[in-house]
Amino acid sequence: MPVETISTAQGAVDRVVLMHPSGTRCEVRTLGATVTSWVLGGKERLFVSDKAITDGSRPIRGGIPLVFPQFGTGPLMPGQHGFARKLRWEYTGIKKDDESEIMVGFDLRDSDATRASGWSYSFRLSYLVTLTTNSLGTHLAVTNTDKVAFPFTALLHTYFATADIGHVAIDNLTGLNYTDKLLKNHVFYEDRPQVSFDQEVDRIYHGTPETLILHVNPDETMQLKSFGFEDTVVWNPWTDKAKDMVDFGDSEYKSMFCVESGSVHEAVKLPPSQTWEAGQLLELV
Ligand SMILES: O=P(O)(O)OC[C@H]1O[C@@H](O)[C@H](O)[C@@H](O)[C@@H]1O
Repeated sequence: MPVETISTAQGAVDRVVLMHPSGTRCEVRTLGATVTSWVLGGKERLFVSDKAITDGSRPIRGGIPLVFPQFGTGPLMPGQHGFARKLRWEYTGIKKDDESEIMVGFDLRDSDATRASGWSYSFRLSYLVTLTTNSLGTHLAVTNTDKVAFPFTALLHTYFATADIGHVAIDNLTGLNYTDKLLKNHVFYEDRPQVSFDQEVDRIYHGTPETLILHVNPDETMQLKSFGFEDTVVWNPWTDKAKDMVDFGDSEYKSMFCVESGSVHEAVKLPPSQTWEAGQLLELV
């Protein structure tokens, strides 16, 4: 079978493993619908911390956690990055299985927990994860099942694995404005030809183009194509922040970086009965 499910002791689906005939593989935890592994060419492409906690007591540190309905600590609800990454999603099964791709789905609907969060609307999130020979696709649909319009921000918090952060460079952010979260949220202009990392970075690039090129390792380039998302967050905690995080090793900042497709700079306002869609496609080029 190209898709295997692994259950918790209580019988709930815990993990879904997609195996493509080409040998590529990915794994999704129902906790947060977090993609926690993507193996391509025999190599893990996503970073998950050795200290990641996966028992549901906190979001998983690594992979692709899904941020909804609040990016960061914003005005829409208390806490950081919303509730979607902390809740167990429903696995809705195999949506496609042919020679070219395997697709599985996950759903999250409003519940007592979400209504008590401070963001109390009725909603449905549908998330599709698609694996092909050389790509990983993640597609989010947000449906407003409430009687009133609701605001939200959303983001795919992708952690990429690298052998050396010193070699990482990102193309196609040049000429954009960005909010620097480390400099009191002031807005700056990116004039560097490539974005690289030699200190803590926490920035929201506004109005990013459809395709970003990530030089992950000297001999490995990843293309990140997104649709429906307005912004891209670039993050690396570097030394001091790494030490502050209980679920992250002190030196792990050297082997990861986050490039996060999202609509976060301005909240989306979704009218009742409407669906908003966005996604990304990661492809090794
Ligand atoms: O520790 P968390 O909640 O997973 O957040 C990690 C980082 O996520 C990034 O998206 C934010 O821009 C950072 O400010 C934040 O530190």
